[in-house]
Amino acid sequence: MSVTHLRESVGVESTVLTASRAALAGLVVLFAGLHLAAVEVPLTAQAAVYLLGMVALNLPHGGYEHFANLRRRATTFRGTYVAGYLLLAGAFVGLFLLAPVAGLALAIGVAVLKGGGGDLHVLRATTGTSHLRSRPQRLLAVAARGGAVMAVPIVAFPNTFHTFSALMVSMVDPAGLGGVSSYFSVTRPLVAVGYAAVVLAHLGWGFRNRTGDGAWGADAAETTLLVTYFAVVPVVVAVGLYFPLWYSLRQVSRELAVEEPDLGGADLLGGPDADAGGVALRAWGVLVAGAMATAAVAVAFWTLVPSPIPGPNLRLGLVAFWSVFISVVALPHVVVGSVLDRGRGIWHVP
Ligand SMILES: CC1=C(/C=C/C(C)=C/C=C/C(C)=C/C=C/C=C(C)/C=C/C=C(C)/C=C/C2=C(C)CCCC2(C)C)C(C)(C)CCC1
Repeated sequence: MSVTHLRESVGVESTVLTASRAALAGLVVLFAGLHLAAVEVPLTAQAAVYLLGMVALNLPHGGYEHFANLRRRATTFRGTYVAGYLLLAGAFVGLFLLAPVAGLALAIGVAVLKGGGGDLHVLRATTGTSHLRSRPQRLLAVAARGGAVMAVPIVAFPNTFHTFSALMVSMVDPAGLGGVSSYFSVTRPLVAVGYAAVVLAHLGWGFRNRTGDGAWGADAAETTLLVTYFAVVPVVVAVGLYFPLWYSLRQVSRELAVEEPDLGGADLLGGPDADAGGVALRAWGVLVAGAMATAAVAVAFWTLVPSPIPGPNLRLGLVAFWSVFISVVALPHVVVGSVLDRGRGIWHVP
């Protein structure tokens, strides 16, 4: 895979990449230190960090990704995109209401796909993917990098994972997870062995195909950092800060690294001839429209779910609500915004 239209300036995006790596490494050091000092961070404090990271920091970037994708697209394309988005989000909500355990499994899968799929495109645009030569190898990379987000915490923090999974399912069926929780003693070692095999296969296959341009080394170092991060940092904090500090920052880096394709549609911000005031007003309008659409989906979801804030603790309940809601809007984010959108896509790399 080669990137043909890289922008000439490569300074800023590598600084952003470095910032994302430093952020995760810093958190590993901090939480390893706390662990050694036998300091435990209460779950309610972890929940506050999660909500800050996912709502205040990550959500605006999620909205921005769609804006950047749709900014210069034809009007009919924009309409089809939003309709497809709402249809898929609606289907996810339907599944969650009818079969909450399957809905939880899908939410976990979406987090893996978003993290892994997003990361693969960042690699293509920045440090390179010369060592990933076939589709199965790239899929393995998605599973290794995205799998760290969920598979490692299942093994490292089983009780917290179980608690929040039960809370999420209980938004629809309070006893829902009970039917499958007896299998956890079997699934946990299976996940551990399966994920370890995926990581080793990804690193080993990439090593065999390495070309000496540093792409494999960067990939291997980052994959190791991700696995360490999710093994050391408590899962609620880890997931809550991974999306803004790793996923979002690295997508910024990808975007800085690639040229914007000319898609022939009218620029939502008015194009190069628009004056600064006009651009600011249009940006404000787009922001308000996106925020209203997102809020409408959140309110609809809240109304449809029997118990949107499950359990006695507000913060933990909000974490459960937000995790399912954000997975609902992230499914079309991944499927409509990238897999189906061959023209540009939210993870565009030429
Ligand atoms: C709506 C709409 C819109 C918007 C969109 C957006 C704004 C997006 C965003 C997006 C995003 C921003 C995404 C994100 C994602 C994330 C995720 C997907 C995550 C997940 C997570 C999870 C699932 C977790 C969980 C858990 C468990 C399981 C256990 C432990 C604990 C915890 C919690 C960690 C538009 C305008 C287009 C239009 C149409 C409609």
